[in-house]
Amino acid sequence: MDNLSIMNFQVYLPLTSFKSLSVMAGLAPEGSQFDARQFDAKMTELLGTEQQEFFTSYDEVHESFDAMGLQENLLRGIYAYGFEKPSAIQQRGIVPFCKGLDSVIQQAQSGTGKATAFLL
Ligand SMILES: Nc1ncnc2c1ncn2[C@@H]1O[C@H](COP(=O)(O)OP(=O)(O)OP(=O)(O)O)[C@@H](O)[C@H]1O
Repeated sequence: MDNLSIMNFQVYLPLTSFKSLSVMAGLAPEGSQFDARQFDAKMTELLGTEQQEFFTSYDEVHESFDAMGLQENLLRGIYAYGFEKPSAIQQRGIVPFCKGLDSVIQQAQSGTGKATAFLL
C-alpha cells in the first residue's frame, strides 16, 4: 500500500468550525480548570469578525521541495539533511502551512513524514 492510498486528505477548517468546539465545551469534566463560558465568549468574539475565506480541500501537490517556494536557507537545510523528495503528505501539507491557513489537519500512517512537515 503506498502513502497515497492510506492518506486521509487534509481539511482546512474555517473559524466557524469552532462552533462545534463550543458545544464540546459543555463536556468539560467536573473539577476541570476549563471555563466553558470564557471559551464561548472568545469564540463569539472570533466569529464576529470577517472570517469568510476557507477551504474544505486543497488540491495543490508539490512534487519537489524546490517547487514549494521555500526560503533558500530552509531549502539548503532540507537537502543538507539528506531529504531529496517530499513524501506524499509533505507534497500536500507544507505549502498550506507556509501560506498561513487557519488550520491544517493531516492524517497518515506512522513514519510518512507528518512531524517533519510540521517542523518545516
Ligand atoms: N522527505 C523525506 N525524505 C527522507 N526522509 C524523510 C522525509 N521526511 C521524513 N523523513 C524521515 O522519515 C522518518 C519519519 O518521519 P516523521 O517522524 O516526520 O513521520 P511521522 O509521520 O510524523 O511519524 P509518526 O506518526 O510515527 O510520528 C524520520 O526519520 C524522518 O527524518
